[in-house]
Amino acid sequence: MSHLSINNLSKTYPNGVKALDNVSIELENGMFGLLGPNGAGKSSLMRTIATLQDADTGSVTLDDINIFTQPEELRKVLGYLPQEFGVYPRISAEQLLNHLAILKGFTNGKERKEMVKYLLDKVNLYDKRNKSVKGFSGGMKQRVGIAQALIGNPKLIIVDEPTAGLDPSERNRFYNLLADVGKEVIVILSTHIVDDVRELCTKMAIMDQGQIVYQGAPQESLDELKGMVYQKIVSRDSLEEYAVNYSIISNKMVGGQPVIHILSETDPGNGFEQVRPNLEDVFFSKINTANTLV
Ligand SMILES: Nc1ncnc2c1ncn2[C@@H]1O[C@H](COP(=O)(O)OP(=O)(O)OP(=O)(O)O)[C@@H](O)[C@H]1O
Repeated sequence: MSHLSINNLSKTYPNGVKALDNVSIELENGMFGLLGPNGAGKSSLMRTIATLQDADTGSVTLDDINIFTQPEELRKVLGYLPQEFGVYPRISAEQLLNHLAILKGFTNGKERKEMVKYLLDKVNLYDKRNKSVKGFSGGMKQRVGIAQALIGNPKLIIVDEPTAGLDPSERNRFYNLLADVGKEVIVILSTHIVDDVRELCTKMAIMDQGQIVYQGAPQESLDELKGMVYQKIVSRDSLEEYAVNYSIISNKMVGGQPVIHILSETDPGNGFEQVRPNLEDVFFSKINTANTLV
């Protein structure tokens, strides 16, 4: 069992944006979801843990590795699938993984070949191993991304917004792959897609404006909102009025009409019906969306 400890990380960019504001998280093996809206600071946090950028203050340890003073040690046990996996070359999946394995220090040709074969098989691309990665679908590219993140048996795997742009069946396939991987190592899944976390994660944190605004199990967060979420179909014209009078946590169009969810400790009446909270309710109730919902 590995243990990742993130302690009081802060980072302000030269332009004055405070991307990390005293972030602390404790993690063990399994899938951990880091949920937050665009610009919350997720990528900054992921890049910091991946030793690609510095923090101003704070520390991160993986077991006995201090990642700021021993970045090389961390990199040996890290698998990273960045938000932009970069340019996909016109070489085959097998050649690409082979090349990346060389860069990661696998100098023994026979061993490397076997590992690449194992990885291609694991992500279900063995049959396509000779095809150019450039021509792959989004889902297949992400599976190549996971294969490269698995090179060398990492203890910690970071995947940054991996399901953006995948169609539903590709996304499902990717979920299955990640769930399988996540059993034995620490996986941090950074995403703004609530479904990703609901489907995969036993623990999660919600990040907003550089801060961790919630940390715990998805189910616990749902229990906290029990009996407090009410729903109503409203007209588009009346949305602003509802925003003034109620604490709206989400506003979705269903069949062309706005369906709002509000947070209320007592029955608000006025045609609202109580609903079972979902993870989206949790997400929107924790983040600062006052101006974006209406
Ligand atoms: N190198 C940088 N220099 C200055 N500001 C930056 C830099 N990188 C990110 N930011 C800013 O820091 C904040 C956090 O960005 P970050 O990319 O970490 O968020 P995010 O949650 O990953 O969002 P997204 O999902 O859009 O990538 C944003 O306001 C962003 O504009």
